[in-house]
Amino acid sequence: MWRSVARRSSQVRRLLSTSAPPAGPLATVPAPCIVQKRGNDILNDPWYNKDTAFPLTERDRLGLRGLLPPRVMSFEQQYERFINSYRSLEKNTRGEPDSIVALAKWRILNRLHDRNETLYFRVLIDNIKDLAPVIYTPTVGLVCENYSGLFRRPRGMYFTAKDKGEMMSMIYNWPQEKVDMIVVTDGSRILGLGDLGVQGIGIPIGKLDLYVAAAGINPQKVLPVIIDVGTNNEKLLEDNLYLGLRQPRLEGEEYMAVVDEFMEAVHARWPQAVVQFEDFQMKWAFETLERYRNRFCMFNDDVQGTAGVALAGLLGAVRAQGRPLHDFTSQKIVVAGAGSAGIGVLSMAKQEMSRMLAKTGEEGHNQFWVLDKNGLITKDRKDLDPAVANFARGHGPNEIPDLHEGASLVEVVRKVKPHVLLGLSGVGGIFNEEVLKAMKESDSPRPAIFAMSNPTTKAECTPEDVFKHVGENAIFASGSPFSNVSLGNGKTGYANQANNMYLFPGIGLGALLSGARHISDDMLQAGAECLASYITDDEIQKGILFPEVSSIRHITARVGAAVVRAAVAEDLAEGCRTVGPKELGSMSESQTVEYVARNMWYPIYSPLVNNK
Ligand SMILES: NC(=O)C1=CN([C@@H]2O[C@H](COP(=O)(O)OP(=O)(O)OC[C@H]3O[C@@H](n4cnc5c(N)ncnc54)[C@H](O)[C@@H]3O)[C@@H](O)[C@H]2O)C=CC1
Ligand SMILES: CC(=O)C(=O)O
Ligand SMILES: [Mg+2]
Repeated sequence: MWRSVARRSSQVRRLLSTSAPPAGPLATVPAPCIVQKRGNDILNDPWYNKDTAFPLTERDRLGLRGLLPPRVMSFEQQYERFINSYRSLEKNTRGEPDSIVALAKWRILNRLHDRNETLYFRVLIDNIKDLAPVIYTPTVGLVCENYSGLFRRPRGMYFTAKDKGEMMSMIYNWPQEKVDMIVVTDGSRILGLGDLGVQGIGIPIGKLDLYVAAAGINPQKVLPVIIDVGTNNEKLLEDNLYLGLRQPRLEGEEYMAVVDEFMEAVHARWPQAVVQFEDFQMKWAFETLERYRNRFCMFNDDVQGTAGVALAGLLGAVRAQGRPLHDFTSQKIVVAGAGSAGIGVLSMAKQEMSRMLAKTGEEGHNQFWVLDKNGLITKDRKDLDPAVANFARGHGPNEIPDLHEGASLVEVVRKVKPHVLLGLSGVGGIFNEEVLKAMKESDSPRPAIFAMSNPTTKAECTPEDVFKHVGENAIFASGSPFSNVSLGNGKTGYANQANNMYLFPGIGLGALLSGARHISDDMLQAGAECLASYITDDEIQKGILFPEVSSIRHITARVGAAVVRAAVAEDLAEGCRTVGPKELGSMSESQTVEYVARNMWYPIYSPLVNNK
């Protein structure tokens, strides 16, 4: 399936430079928007509110005369005013502790989000590289940890264990007629921060902000959801301010019944909506994925989105060694973390190796060494989860002698000399000096270190440590953003961001615009393939594995198109709005990209017309 990444890279570049339209506004005069409200109700609705930018005619039409200062400002003036206050906040908080600065930035953005969505999303789209770390990882982690104290207004929907039997009617409390994209968590494994109960709602909110900014999903049609089945976090249960259910988490069938009811309710009201499962603890991540993936249009971002991004990075690491892609089948990969993300990555990488080997008829070996909190996982381990057992090391002739059950990370790295060391452990700093120095002896001329755990405090190592201890040839990627490292002599050590944000917006958008009945492995594979082919050979040689975050809207348009085409190829596409499956099937690659880009929402003020 990977055909020639080099050939596909040039195809994608051609699309970018010629036929593909920019992923932005296509019409200069926006269509009018019918609004049922008047006066203060409009000013208090962040979707319609334009603050001081209401023109005089609209102020008359909508009963706003006298409710605003007389000066009419343009959108550009409002934008500049906000950016100036954001920059002054940065200046005024210089030298303050990082967490104070991060929360101050989040607050000013959140206030704008609550007041004026159009301006908020334009600011976000134009400044995504600077602002993604505020609305997403790492700051979103801090926001979740402090959610109950920071709470001012609700956002999204809160379903709880106490709502059993009510969800089918509750779902109609959501004020918007149409919902396209839902991100849901049960708060049980928020980033690498553990069980945060109801406070985990910050994650669906952050992910959906990215859906709007990167995939152009209309913000009126997104729905962040928390399913609160209690928490096992003692600190939260004892906290007087805690806003969630003060009870231990439901388990077993009781738990499943709540999630089932939620899924049925969503499907009854919005059968076309795509549902993204996010930050569920491993057992529920796998169980819900198996249970729902053929019944609903859903996916698990931590298992499937992460796997695609990691696979794109792993293939980039092969290219960086100057090796043909087929050499992926002989790469030795050590993974620290056998949870939902680690096992997701291993499964997709194994599938990819099998596909490559099937083409040449060669026989493959287990190329993976997986560790969890108890060290190396072997077949001697008791009570292994079946998903993990697939990757346990055995005792055959291809095994490295002396690598015993529970061996430490440094021991494994020393003996295996892996091409890639990948962390999805949720434990900060475990790729310490000893481990990184052992990676210097890697069998790869470009040892790759992926410290993918979030937020920043949980990253397995920093890029500084990697370039210092492994050497300048190393390749580094992390889940949360780090700055590039100056290596002296004008050289740069690139700090790539290997985060599922490069894929999930395109997976959701592609599923939506194809009207896919469900999300298949081939659709996910196509998205990952598209991401991998985005980077040129020159970039790869420099150690750049992932595109700049600032180009995320372009990337998402292409990933989305790849997902649409895969859905069509598998006959899963039922079409979207006026575009039927036949029409989707007759589109060329560039026409599909155009179709996707054309359907991306872009924030501009629409003329408002009142019909009351
Ligand atoms: N960069 C990205 O796009 C993504 C990053 N992640 C991050 O990955 C981390 C793990 O997520 P999940 O797999 O869902 O969590 P999980 O809780 O399901 O799994 C964590 C795994 O790490 C293992 N572990 C703990 N301490 C360890 C140690 N010292 N050495 C080796 N393994 C150890 C645990 O035994 C467990 O197998 C989180 O920090 C999360 O933020 C998750 C999804 C996407
Ligand atoms: C990025 C992400 O999905 C996580 O850390 O869980
Ligand atoms: Mg996640």
